[in-house]
Amino acid sequence: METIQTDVAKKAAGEKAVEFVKPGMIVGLGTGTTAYYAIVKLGEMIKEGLDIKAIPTSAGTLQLMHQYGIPQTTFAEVEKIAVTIDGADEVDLDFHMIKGGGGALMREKIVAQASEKVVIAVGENKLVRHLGKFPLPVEVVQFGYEQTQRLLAKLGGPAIIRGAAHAPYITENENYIIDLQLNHINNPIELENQLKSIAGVATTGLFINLANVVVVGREDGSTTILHNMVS
Ligand SMILES: O=C[C@H](O)[C@H](O)[C@H](O)COP(=O)(O)O
Repeated sequence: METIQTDVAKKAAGEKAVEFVKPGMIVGLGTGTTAYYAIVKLGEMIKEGLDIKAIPTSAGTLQLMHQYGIPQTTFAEVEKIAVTIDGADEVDLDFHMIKGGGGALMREKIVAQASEKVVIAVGENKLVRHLGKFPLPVEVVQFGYEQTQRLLAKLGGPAIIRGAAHAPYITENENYIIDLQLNHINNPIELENQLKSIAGVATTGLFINLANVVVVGREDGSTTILHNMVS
């Protein structure tokens, strides 16, 4: 039976994840309803004297940083992020993930790739044996997106442009998103390589070998920390 994720599980995971943040760190801040709880908690810690700077993965997260008093830095000033805290839409047994349900996949991937440690906070319903039940977001450039959509549709499931057909959803990078309903991704690494070989694909919501730690929150407010031994 499918478990419905509530805010209790998200809050537990998000608040636990901030324990990986230490004084003086440069922190990457993800996007979404679980990352929100981490941001609020970091705001409290900053009020109590924690000294960090953060790089946001979306305009929404930047706005929350302003709201909760978290100082911002940028890639113009720093090359490495010590720890990034983010959510995910699905996490498999190898710690590969689907992200981008909220449309922030491009910036989240750039930030994750620049991070020494990526801590993913999720409710337990996000843990899956195989990725793909959650539609895989693929960010595509606007030029020729209809052709990119045709190529994506050949990968085994419906490829649906996000938003209305006559007014697609536009990402913060001025691209479109095509959601791929694959249901069961057998080989995420192979799929990522196939997707990246399509010229119109700007980035994909497949995050391969990027999560170092997964903090799982549960309905009773408890958490479990899983460490990726391969990364
Ligand atoms: O683009 C959005 C991000 O990848 C989110 O981290 C992901 O969709 C999970 O979001 P939430 O924590 O709201 O379920």
